[in-house]
Amino acid sequence: MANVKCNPDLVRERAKCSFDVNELIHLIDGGENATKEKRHFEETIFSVKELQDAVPEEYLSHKDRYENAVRKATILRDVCREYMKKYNYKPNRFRVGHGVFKDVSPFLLHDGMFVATIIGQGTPEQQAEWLPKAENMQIIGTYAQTELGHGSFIRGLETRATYDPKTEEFILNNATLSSFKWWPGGLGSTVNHCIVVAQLFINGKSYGIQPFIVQIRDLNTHKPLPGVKVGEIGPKMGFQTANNGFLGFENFRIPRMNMLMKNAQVLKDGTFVKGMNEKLTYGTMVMVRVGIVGDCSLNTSLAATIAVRYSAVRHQSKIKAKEPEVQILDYVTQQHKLFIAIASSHVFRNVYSWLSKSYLNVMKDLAQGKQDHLPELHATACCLKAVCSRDAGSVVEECRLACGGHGYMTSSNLPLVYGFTIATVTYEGEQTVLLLQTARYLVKAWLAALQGKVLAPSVSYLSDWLKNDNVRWQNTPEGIVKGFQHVAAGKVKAAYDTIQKYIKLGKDYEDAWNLASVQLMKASEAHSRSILCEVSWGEVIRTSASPNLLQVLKQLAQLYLVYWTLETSGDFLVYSNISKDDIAILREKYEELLAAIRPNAVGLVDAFDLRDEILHSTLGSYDGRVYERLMEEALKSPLNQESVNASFHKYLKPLMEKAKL
Ligand SMILES: CCCCCCCCCCCCCCCCCCCCCCCCCC(=O)SCCNC(=O)CCNC(=O)[C@H](O)C(C)(C)COP(=O)(O)OP(=O)(O)OC[C@H]1O[C@@H](n2cnc3c(N)ncnc32)[C@H](O)[C@@H]1OP(=O)(O)O
Ligand SMILES: Cc1cc2nc3c(=O)[nH]c(=O)nc-3n(C[C@H](O)[C@H](O)[C@H](O)COP(=O)(O)OP(=O)(O)OC[C@H]3O[C@@H](n4cnc5c(N)ncnc54)[C@H](O)[C@@H]3O)c2cc1C
Repeated sequence: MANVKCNPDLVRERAKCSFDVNELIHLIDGGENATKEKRHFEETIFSVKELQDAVPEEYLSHKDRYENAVRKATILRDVCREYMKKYNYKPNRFRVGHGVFKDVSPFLLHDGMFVATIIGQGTPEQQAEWLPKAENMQIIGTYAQTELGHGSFIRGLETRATYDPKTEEFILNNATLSSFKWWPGGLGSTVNHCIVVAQLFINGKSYGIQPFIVQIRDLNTHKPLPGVKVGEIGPKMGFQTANNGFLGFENFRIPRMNMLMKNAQVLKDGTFVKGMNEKLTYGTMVMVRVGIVGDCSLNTSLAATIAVRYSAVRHQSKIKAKEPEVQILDYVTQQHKLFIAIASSHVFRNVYSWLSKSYLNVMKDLAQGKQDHLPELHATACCLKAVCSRDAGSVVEECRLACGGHGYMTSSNLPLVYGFTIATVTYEGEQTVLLLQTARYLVKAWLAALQGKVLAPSVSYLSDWLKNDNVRWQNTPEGIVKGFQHVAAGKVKAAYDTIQKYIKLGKDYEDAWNLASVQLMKASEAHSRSILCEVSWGEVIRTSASPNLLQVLKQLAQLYLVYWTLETSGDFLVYSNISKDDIAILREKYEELLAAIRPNAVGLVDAFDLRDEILHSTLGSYDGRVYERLMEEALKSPLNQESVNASFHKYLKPLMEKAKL
């Protein structure tokens, strides 16, 4: 990239960077070698001509766009397979996927959830049967859980799997319209298999929801098998190429061994054997929620790169009347909009890495029959997924708005990035629903704290606060982290007290919970923010890097802490010992941090190392040829391929002529 002829503003910006951009790239990637491998892989992918679109996708019809995405997904799969063989390297397909598809691969659910569920929910025999076929793409699958009538409340799913001991089969049925599966990615026209989550019935008795692996289309003709009704759900706000679909069964039989039985089992005679914990059936969702935190980091870095590079190139208005028009990046309000995006991407990455480690530790424990840390993992993954996805959505939209009119152009890619980022707020557990799951855990933890019990590490601050809620405020990063914990503890206490108040007024627990649920949701958000602040600050101070880089990373981490303290200063005034003067000091600190980060802004987004092919943006390319690219892309419009469009003779001219009469 270094040899590209660049916009002079970007050249100047790069020259003033105070740290070594390559050092940060290596740090993000996990080492110099990892960067080399990543770049070699990406170079290979993006030099495949067939993966490059001649016509921008947006001009294709819904059908053509889907077919093009499938074409590219198969080529990508082949290239990756060869690459893995040749270099013995497992590439990150998600990152290049943004470049290849712009939007989402129709195989996303195959990779992200179908294979993962076979691993997480299948017995060793079932894995031996299905996994090689799924990994080689001999079969293509998705994860079919959500129905027209139920997505959040999965105990309410209606698809039935009734066991028939005579034939040792399950009979799948969707008797009502609301029971039809609705949403699964790839289901529309791509997959031939799916994991179907259905209510298990044996001898008329319900045994709750279980996962089944089901072939739905013929492997040769791709026709739906008899008893299967399947199709696509139509255009959406984003995710256009994900090929989301619907599915229903009528007396469709599958063998007993197609129920994934790592946890619960159904024996030949119809005996139901309970698993260690029925919630382990929800395991794939926990894994994907952890992954979404990492995905939020990537999505935020895409938007930040586009908006920061554009803001360095764009000149508009003046700060001083007699001086030239300034780069819009020099407006402090613009820095306020954009630097939090850079900081958030780093925070999400650090927290993702921390959460992944917790996830892997809990998986190891579960393999040995220990489940003590499962509730904490579930609670933490729920609230972090909810808050990070919401933040990422807001940050991406703020970046788009920060690009003014050009940010509204599809060719900026910001509308598309927003489309797939904002979907993460809803899928894999709607945000409020997940925050309330964490609130259940917080209320229990609070009760345990009141009883003097030892709490799990992520909530131990509740006991500390109970012992001493009068800690003096300190305007240091550690002091701010403590402040966030005080806010969270204060909100948990207030929500808990509200539930107790309603119970005293004669409400039962569930109604009291619903009445207090806005407070519970806010307590859960505050808990997440305290984790995001504590973990990200902790990770940064443990980072080993050159002094120059470390200084910049600390500035970003502090910016995140101060930004969110100021955004929630009302909460701090209510629940901590912060004073008005402390807030004024923080405002000053915030302005200092924006000024300190300003010279490094372009270097920081360069360090996300996102190739132009991944950014897909007229505004965000490395060379900053913004206006040239906007015009080049505009000229690709089919309407510009003819000097007069047929509609003139057909409609406009007659209209004008009628007006003359
Ligand atoms: C450059 C820089 C870059 C940097 C880069 C950095 C790194 C970058 C890395 C990049 C990484 C990229 C990676 C890519 C990632 C994405 C890939 C995949 C693609 C994904 C596409 C996905 C598409 C979307 C797919 C989908 O959308 S698929 C459908 C998803 N659907 C849902 O998510 C339904 C939500 N609903 C429920 O999950 C339940 O309904 C419900 C609410 C829990 C209630 O469940 P219920 O059974 O009613 O339980 P309760 O009664 O409420 O609770 C009863 C008791 O059980 C407890 N408990 C409930 N659960 C659980 C649980 N799990 N585990 C344990 N316990 C649980 C609860 O704590 C309570 O305990 P107690 O309090 O009693 O002690
Ligand atoms: C792009 C996309 C891709 C998807 N892909 C898949 C897929 O591959 N496979 C799959 O199975 N599913 C998929 N889904 C479905 C997704 O998982 C669900 O849409 C999601 O879990 C939310 O459920 P819902 O649609 O039922 O929302 P609802 O639960 O109906 O939410 C509507 C409102 O009700 C509120 N609400 C619901 N319950 C409660 C409660 N207990 N307390 C308080 N408020 C509540 C919510 O907060 C929300 O405000 C996808 C969805 C999207 C958008």
